[in-house]
Amino acid sequence: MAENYFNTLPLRRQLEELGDCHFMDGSEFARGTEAAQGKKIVIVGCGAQGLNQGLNMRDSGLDVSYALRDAAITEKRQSFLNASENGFAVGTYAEMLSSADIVMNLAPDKQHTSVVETVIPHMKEGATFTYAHGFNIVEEGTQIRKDLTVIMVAPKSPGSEVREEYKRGFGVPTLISCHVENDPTGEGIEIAKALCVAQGGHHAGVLNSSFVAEVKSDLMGEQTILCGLLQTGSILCFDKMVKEGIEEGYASKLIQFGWETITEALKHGGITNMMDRLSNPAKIVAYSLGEELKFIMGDLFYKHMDDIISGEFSKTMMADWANDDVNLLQWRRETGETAFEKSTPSGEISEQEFFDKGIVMVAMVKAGVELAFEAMVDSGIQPESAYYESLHETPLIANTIARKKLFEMNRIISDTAEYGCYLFSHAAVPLLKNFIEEIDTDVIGKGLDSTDTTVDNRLLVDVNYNIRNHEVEEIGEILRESMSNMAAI
Ligand SMILES: NC(=O)C1=CN([C@@H]2O[C@H](COP(=O)(O)OP(=O)(O)OC[C@H]3O[C@@H](n4cnc5c(N)ncnc54)[C@H](OP(=O)(O)O)[C@@H]3O)[C@@H](O)[C@H]2O)C=CC1
Ligand SMILES: CC[C@](O)(C(C)=O)C(=O)O
Ligand SMILES: [Mg+2]
Ligand SMILES: [Mg+2]
Repeated sequence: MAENYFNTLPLRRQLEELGDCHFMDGSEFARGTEAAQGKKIVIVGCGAQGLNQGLNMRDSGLDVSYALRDAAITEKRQSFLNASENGFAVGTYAEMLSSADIVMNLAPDKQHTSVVETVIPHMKEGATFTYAHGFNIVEEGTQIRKDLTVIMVAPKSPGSEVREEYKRGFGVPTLISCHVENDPTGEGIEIAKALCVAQGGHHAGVLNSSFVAEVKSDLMGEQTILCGLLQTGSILCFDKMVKEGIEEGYASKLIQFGWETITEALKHGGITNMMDRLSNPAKIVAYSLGEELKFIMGDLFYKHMDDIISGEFSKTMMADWANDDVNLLQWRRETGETAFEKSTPSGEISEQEFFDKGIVMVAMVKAGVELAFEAMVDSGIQPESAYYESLHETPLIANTIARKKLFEMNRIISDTAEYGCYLFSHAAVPLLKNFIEEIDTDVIGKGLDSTDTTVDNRLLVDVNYNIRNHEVEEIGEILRESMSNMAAI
């Protein structure tokens, strides 16, 4: 097996690549989709990203078709049905790839070595090969034929939202890059920009970054705040409520739809707005719980970041790939057996009630976003990238839990995200055991006693100051402003 690419770089290059991130100006997309117009684009894989990216690009006027494995076509697998029922031309590698100008690799990361081995030999000289996540290049050290341009167009969102946002005339923030080792014509970034425009990403904010920065930040976000902590919090908060005698259907609903409702407030006004949705006494309690959670979980977040940077995480996950996914499959089964997954939501909960009765959930989101952001920035990842991988994407993942609990989240996210999510939550659940035992139903399930709403003014001023002056809030204000500007255009 090839060596981990990041680990082969000298320290100076590692730091340069980790910090390589430029938030692009709208004027940089003046050429629109021009660099991809008239080119034959063939997508390999028609799953979560493959189908939705293809639909967007076709609606933007590009020539899109699919190349699937022979068995997927003969057995009429879901990938074949996704592509053919949506009216796309579908064929085998032999039929589709030799005439392709751009081949988009949208198969799961675990399969990328096999995709590279089977797809690349069919590709014509000078064509372009794309990724939506750079694991194969950065962690597996795969080297691609030097005549091929290798680029990345990585939506910072689940595939379902990539399509929904495009249909609204918008898009999702996207990271683009041209791999430094594969840019024979110097045109790579122009093609990446064109594909990003065709998917609507330029409306939402685009980072021109590196394969290294994408991989290290994407893995960190998905393992910790985006998926790992939402899974941990769902299991712990549900069990706590039921243990304290709260009706199971109510507890189920508070969790399943609570993350979505709470994090919707993040989308509009960051952590500040989410905390402002609480009463003053509840905000002070949530702030204090958040600080406690940051103290308890800080080392775990930094361990995940360190293991991602060193390559330890990818080594462990690839060992599981080589072992027939034994850990992944067991963790998936165990998740399906949790009381929360098996519960049925019932009853009515108003929008405000999700905040008032879910104070510890608000504290978990705040702690998780801030810790993930801090760990990424401390490791050399730029704040813009850290913001997308922590605060911005949390509501998009919360939407998936609202649809069908943890099953849906783990189904929609990529294979690397699912593995990392279980890894984090298996460490975080026991770590938070005492914390959860010590809290009461006033912060999860029942809400604070609202007869006394007195607060200490000085304390409230300090809490508000600390919330508003965290770096994730500062960069968030700038990025959200530019997203609404782009939407207006
Ligand atoms: N899931 C997400 O929301 C996000 C994913 N990404 C990235 O996008 C890429 C695609 O991920 P995702 O959409 O989750 O993937 P999926 O698991 O949804 O992809 C499944 C598709 O890949 C095909 N496939 C599986 N194995 C192979 C193989 N060996 N060779 C060729 N095709 C194969 C399947 O076809 P078949 O029917 O033949 O099995 C199917 O069409 C990944 O790099 C991921 O990191 C980036 C951002 C978000
Ligand atoms: C959060 C998980 C993700 O990175 C994503 C949807 O962006 C993935 O790999 O699925
Ligand atoms: Mg991601
Ligand atoms: Mg990912």
